[in-house]
Amino acid sequence: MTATKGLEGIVAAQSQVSSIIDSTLTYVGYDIDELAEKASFEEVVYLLWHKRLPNAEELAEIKEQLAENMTLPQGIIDHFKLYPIDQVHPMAGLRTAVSMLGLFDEEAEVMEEAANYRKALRLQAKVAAVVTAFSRIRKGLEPVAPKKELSYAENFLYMLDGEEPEAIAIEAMNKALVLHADHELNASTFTARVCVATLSDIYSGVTAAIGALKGPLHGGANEQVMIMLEEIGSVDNVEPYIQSKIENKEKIMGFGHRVYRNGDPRAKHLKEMSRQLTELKGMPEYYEMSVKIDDYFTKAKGILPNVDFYSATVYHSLGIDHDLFTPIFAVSRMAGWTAHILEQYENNRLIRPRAEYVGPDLRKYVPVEER
Ligand SMILES: CC(=O)SCCNC(=O)CCNC(=O)[C@H](O)C(C)(C)COP(=O)(O)OP(=O)(O)OC[C@H]1O[C@@H](n2cnc3c(N)ncnc32)[C@H](O)[C@@H]1OP(=O)(O)O
Ligand SMILES: O=C([O-])CC(=O)C(=O)O
Repeated sequence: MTATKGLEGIVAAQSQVSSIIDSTLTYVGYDIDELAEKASFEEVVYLLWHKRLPNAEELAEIKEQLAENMTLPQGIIDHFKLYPIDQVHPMAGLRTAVSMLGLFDEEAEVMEEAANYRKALRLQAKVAAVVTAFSRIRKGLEPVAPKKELSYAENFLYMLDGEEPEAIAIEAMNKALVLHADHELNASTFTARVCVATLSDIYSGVTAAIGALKGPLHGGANEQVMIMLEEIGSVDNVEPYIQSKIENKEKIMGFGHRVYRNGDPRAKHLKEMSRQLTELKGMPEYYEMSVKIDDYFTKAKGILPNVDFYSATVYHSLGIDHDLFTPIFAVSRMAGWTAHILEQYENNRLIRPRAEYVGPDLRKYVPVEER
């Protein structure tokens, strides 16, 4: 038995949710390039769960159900006041709050298919409420209730700021949500599937997934990109900064990918949004710095930007706190996690690989007084 480090190249499950073939990403057969331009996030959520696009009636229904369920039990709001919320990373807050949601859900332990769909819907709705309530409470503000008539992206921004967002912000948020919704067997989705393959519940699966997404080698990279841009500070400083990182063999966050070696198809959409939004918001230097990093690092190392690189400046130009970037990724990826969890339940088998043992040879136990 020989281990493959990081399970590279191992095909660990069959899935109908999304595919990456020759650097083309599809959700249930639809090219991400087309979905990014044309689809609403709600359509994508429906698509990932039901493996087909909704008709007009079904779309109206899922929109309404999501907006209606974007409320939190008072116990979740109260628990945010139990710890020093302004010192806690919002991904840690999200991980705990999403786990707590299960404690308030009467169907949490009901394993029937219909109940699992209902829970997926509640999770998708409430994750937006958790992230926005966390953000407001740590600023000393009250959470804002969603509006039934708003779309998912609109409600997210509305619950975050307390003001109805402008059209360009809604468009950008919708596109970002569509682009991040699923990505085959990425680390957090795999984590979710491993968890529920023991026939554990959906809340356990998504809580485990949030923990995996939090790390800077995965979803946490988008926040790190912004930290890097702030450190660099000016277009003139890009080359010396990146060069010194290369010389010190340090990673450039937002670059590289386990599966895409010729570029992440989502990056171009985020790059264009970053260009438009930074210009509109009077901060074009963030886009210029990003492009210079991209050009310099790509030329030096041949490693291309991933989804996290340009998403950072998109969210920054929308005025979003930097440590909320990864929680927003989780808001979108909830759709993919729940779709994969539902798929795992449908055709389940325990996921239990083997380890290649590289420890000491067989030896005898020595009593403590003789050691
Ligand atoms: C949503 C997402 O999860 S997208 C990924 C988000 N993560 C990041 O942006 C963090 C930065 N990137 C990385 O750490 C990696 O590219 C990963 C984790 C995404 C992929 O990792 P792996 O598939 O294991 O690639 P691996 O780390 O083996 O990289 C291969 C080589 O490229 C180098 N490399 C890969 N990414 C980077 C990077 N961002 N900066 C510098 N060097 C890099 C590695 O150091 C390695 O070099 P070596 O062969 O000289 O040792
Ligand atoms: O697929 C991966 O390894 C990481 C990624 O891009 C994602 O989760 O969107």
